[in-house]
Amino acid sequence: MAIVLIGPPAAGKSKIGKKLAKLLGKSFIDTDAIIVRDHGAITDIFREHGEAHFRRIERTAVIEALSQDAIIAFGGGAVLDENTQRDLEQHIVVLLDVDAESVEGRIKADGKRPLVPDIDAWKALVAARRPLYERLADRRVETANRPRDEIAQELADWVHNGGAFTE
Ligand SMILES: Nc1ncnc2c1ncn2[C@@H]1O[C@H](COP(=O)(O)OP(=O)(O)OP(=O)(O)O)[C@@H](O)[C@H]1O
Ligand SMILES: O=C(O)C1=C[C@@H](O)[C@@H](O)[C@H](O)C1
Ligand SMILES: [Mg+2]
Repeated sequence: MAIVLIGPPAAGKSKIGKKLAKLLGKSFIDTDAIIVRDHGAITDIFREHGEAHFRRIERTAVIEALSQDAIIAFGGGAVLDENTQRDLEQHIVVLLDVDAESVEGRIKADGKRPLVPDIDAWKALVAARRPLYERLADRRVETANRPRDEIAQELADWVHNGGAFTE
């Protein structure tokens, strides 16, 4: 069973996932990184082939990731695929959440997400996805104004104490 981190763009899935994997002694997989490895930069894929194509290759990356006993950071929109939604029933799913005010600086800082050029785009996208994120998650963790090490440690304790397997 994998532990899968889902949630809004820039919530911290990749950074916290890496820390959590280290704490649990598991490998870390990022579906965005698989896509970049196999197809090049995400912005280029969106620009040259469009979102539908991106979602198809993202689904392939998700299948590869979920076949491993690992900590997996999903891309923000990976959960949109209905087959992926069904697959997640077999895994531990953690929603890393963040509010618009707290995420604004993070969005501005890197500017590498084609679907979220600014905070208004982020708000609209996350509002549309929020019910889905919440439905799929076994646990929700607020990441705003909290050190990433602390969040990773809290999740590692939850897994060690068996909470991940009973909720
Ligand atoms: N708890 C936090 N406090 C402050 N900054 C954070 C926190 N979590 C993440 N960040 C910063 O926000 C940015 C996005 O983090 P990260 O890449 O881990 O997000 P993500 O959820 O993987 O995003 P994406 O959906 O685009 O893959 C990074 O610059 C990171 O340093
Ligand atoms: O939220 C989204 O739809 C995305 C988030 C990123 O992780 C990347 O997967 C890509 O930029 C799309
Ligand atoms: Mg990420």
